[in-house]
Amino acid sequence: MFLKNILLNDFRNYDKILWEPCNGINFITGSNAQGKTNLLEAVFFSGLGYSFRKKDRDVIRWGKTHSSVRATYFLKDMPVDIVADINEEGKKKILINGAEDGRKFLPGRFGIVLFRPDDLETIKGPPARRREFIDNEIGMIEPVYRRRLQQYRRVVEQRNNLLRVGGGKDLQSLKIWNEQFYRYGAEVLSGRIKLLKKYSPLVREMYASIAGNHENLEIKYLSTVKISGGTDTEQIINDFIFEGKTREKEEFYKKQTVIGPHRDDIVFLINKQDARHYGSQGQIRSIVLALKTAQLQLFRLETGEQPILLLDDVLMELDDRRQHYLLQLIAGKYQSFITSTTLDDSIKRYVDRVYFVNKGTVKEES
Ligand SMILES: Nc1ncnc2c1ncn2[C@@H]1O[C@H](COP(=O)(O)OP(=O)(O)OP(=O)(O)O)[C@@H](O)[C@H]1O
Repeated sequence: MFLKNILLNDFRNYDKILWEPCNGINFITGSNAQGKTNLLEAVFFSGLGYSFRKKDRDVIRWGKTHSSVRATYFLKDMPVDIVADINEEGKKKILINGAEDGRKFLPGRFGIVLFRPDDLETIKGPPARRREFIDNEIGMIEPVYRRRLQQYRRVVEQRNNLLRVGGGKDLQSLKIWNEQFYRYGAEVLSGRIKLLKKYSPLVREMYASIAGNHENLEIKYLSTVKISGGTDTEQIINDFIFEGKTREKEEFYKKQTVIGPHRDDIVFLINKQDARHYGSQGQIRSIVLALKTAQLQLFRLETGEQPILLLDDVLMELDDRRQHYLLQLIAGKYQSFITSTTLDDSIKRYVDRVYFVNKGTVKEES
């Protein structure tokens, strides 16, 4: 997949611009606060239908009532035209080849990998960050998984309401919700374990080539449900029910759902030590770099399409060796968009096109 062109209309600090990036490494440079990240955000928005910043409707140019992005992607050499429009109420309209369609059919489902400075938090931050990573960033290629996750979240919300209000006294209603809770929960759990099974070996391999073979990275899924084996959903449902029964009193006391994938975590172990607590800054950067490069590979293997890479302000944060590792890996393979205030000569040789961003305008280096 690659992005052929993109038209921004009242998007952040852009009035109206048409941009045709190349199908290679696009380097976007300029001073601070000129619109480099905004441009990446527009690419992300066209590919996935939402922003990677806080509120979607914040993308609307100040003083305007709506914002739109039109883009043409090529998927297996076939053009796909996208229109993603949002108004001040936050209402979105997505057109794919002229027909109104849902977000889930946007080209981003074939993989848009975003790497930002705060991705270090995936390792160091709270468990919710790691769950978000697996659900949103890896799970984006599995529509069924995403659907189950949404259903599961709705059930947990209902269940929590019942526990909060009635302290679990309304056993009849709880029983009805439990049926869906165990099924969707088991499907999400099984989905996550399957995703990690495919993804972890790629991450380990990437990490070894960044950090060296003397450092062994392991990814472990820590579930609040004791799983007796495998990814078989029916078996996980039984495990779930068993665990649910033993923790029933605790749930009534705490007035919330205490087990399930919404409470699980993932740990990264380097030579058996938890990187979150014992990893150096450099090791944590290497894990994140391994996560991102493995994501590119996973998407390519799973979807048969080349994913797109967005690197926002991170390249210069990496040391020389990691910079070159990454650039060598993506050069000639993945359409990439890299933002930075500076462009060193050592990096320039990998770059296919350089763009200067200045006050909401984009100009190609002549
Ligand atoms: N909704 C909006 N409407 C108009 N301008 C906006 C809007 N949101 C942000 N901006 C402006 O966009 C600019 C920031 O753009 P962006 O985040 O892309 O900067 P950048 O070039 O990536 O900078 P840095 O190098 O500091 O990361 C700021 O000048 C900000 O005031």
